[in-house]
Amino acid sequence: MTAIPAVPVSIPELAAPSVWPVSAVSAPGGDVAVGGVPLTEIAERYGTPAYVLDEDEVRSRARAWLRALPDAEVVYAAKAFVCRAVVDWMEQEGLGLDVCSAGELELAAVRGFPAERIVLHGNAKSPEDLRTALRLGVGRIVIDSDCEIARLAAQVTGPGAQQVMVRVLPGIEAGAHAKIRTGAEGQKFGLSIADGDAEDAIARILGQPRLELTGLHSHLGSQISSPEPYAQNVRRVVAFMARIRERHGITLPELDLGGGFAVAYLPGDPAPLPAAYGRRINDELVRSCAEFDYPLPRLTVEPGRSIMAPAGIALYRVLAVKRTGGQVFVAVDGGMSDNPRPALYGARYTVRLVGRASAAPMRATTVVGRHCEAGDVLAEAVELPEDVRPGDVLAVPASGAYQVSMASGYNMTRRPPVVAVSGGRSRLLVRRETFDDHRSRDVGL
Ligand SMILES: Cc1ncc(COP(=O)(O)O)c(C=O)c1O
Ligand SMILES: N[C@@H](CCCC[NH3+])C(=O)O
Repeated sequence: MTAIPAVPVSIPELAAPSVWPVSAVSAPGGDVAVGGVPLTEIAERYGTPAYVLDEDEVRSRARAWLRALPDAEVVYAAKAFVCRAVVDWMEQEGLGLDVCSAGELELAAVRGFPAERIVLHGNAKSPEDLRTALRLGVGRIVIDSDCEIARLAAQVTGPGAQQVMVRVLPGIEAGAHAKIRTGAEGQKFGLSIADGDAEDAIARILGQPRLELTGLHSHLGSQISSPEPYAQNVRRVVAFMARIRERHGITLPELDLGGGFAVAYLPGDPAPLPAAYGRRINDELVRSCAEFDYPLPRLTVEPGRSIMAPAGIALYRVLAVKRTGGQVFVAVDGGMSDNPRPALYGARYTVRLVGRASAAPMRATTVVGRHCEAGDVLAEAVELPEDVRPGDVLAVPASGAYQVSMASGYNMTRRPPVVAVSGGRSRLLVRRETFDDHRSRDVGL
């Protein structure tokens, strides 16, 4: 391990610290060290593409959420990225876990994660998802459609009732891209408050003795960069809870506001701190409950990206550089198979050369992947030195969420490893996929 001298931070992007983990410092020879480990050392040791995860950053972000809403339950959305170590970190920090498949559930179970702190989601839960949830005894199951109510109730065999919530659709537009707005009418998640579907489902659940309705759930969408939509959601859902009390004589004790809290992908991107979201949510909850004379429900929030994205860095090696059609293309050894977000949502990132100091002037560069798609672009118009060449290592910060977890085996490339860093040491959390992994699934003739 190379010792990291305390060099004053001189990375321009670090002026906006939220793009890089707090531990990121410039290191000798144009390198950046994270968690005390130079990124080029990781590229050498584990190969590229590779994903680096700063364990302390993950833990401190998880704690920031606990501090922001001390009376609430903070449930980490595993879909952002999960592996055995992450399950353990969340358990140790006192968070719950939001899962949406039997696979995520089994992973939590393997690590002995307390089942009562698990929330199961999904607009289309498979029989296996429900069976696994009931067998493991998950705390709450979030009902997303009418047809799962009777199906779930029929499978509950334990002495007590299964606790459930109903995912309601408040009709609020929020989120960075149309494909990730889930609070508005006309998309597949939740049951509409406005057209009465949510209330019908509630009535049906109340008629099922094997189900105990603990509250309402809603998730507005992703990368929501202001607390205001959450406040609006609190108002709508509390008003709806008051209506349910009036019509059905039940006071629901829980309110889950989902996740969606934004992070900075580019320096200067708006990304309120958990404390800012927490304060606004709390204030509005107190105000709305007072207005409806409703007892304060116990809150749950489900941050995923906010905890994981800023703790991750993607490392690539440059394979080719070319200038054509008036553009400079730098092609790397990963791409849309490890990060589909630019292709899916037009997501933007910063890219930095690491491991080599360059005095060359900067120029606008398009960083592309190696896949057989013109849309396989990782970052458009990023500033990189003119002398970037094959063999160089490029680092992409803010890569901890929805990249490895959405990675594919497109073009039979191998999904990248995930390497944790902390206290000057690195360790492999998830190994690189192998060609044997591909071959072993190919069992036909
Ligand atoms: C129900 C639910 N909760 C929480 C999350 C986590 O969202 P984010 O990672 O944006 O915080 C998601 C994903 O968008 C979700 O669908
Ligand atoms: N996967 C998306 C957001 C959807 C999250 C799950 N509901 C992203 O990368 O931003």
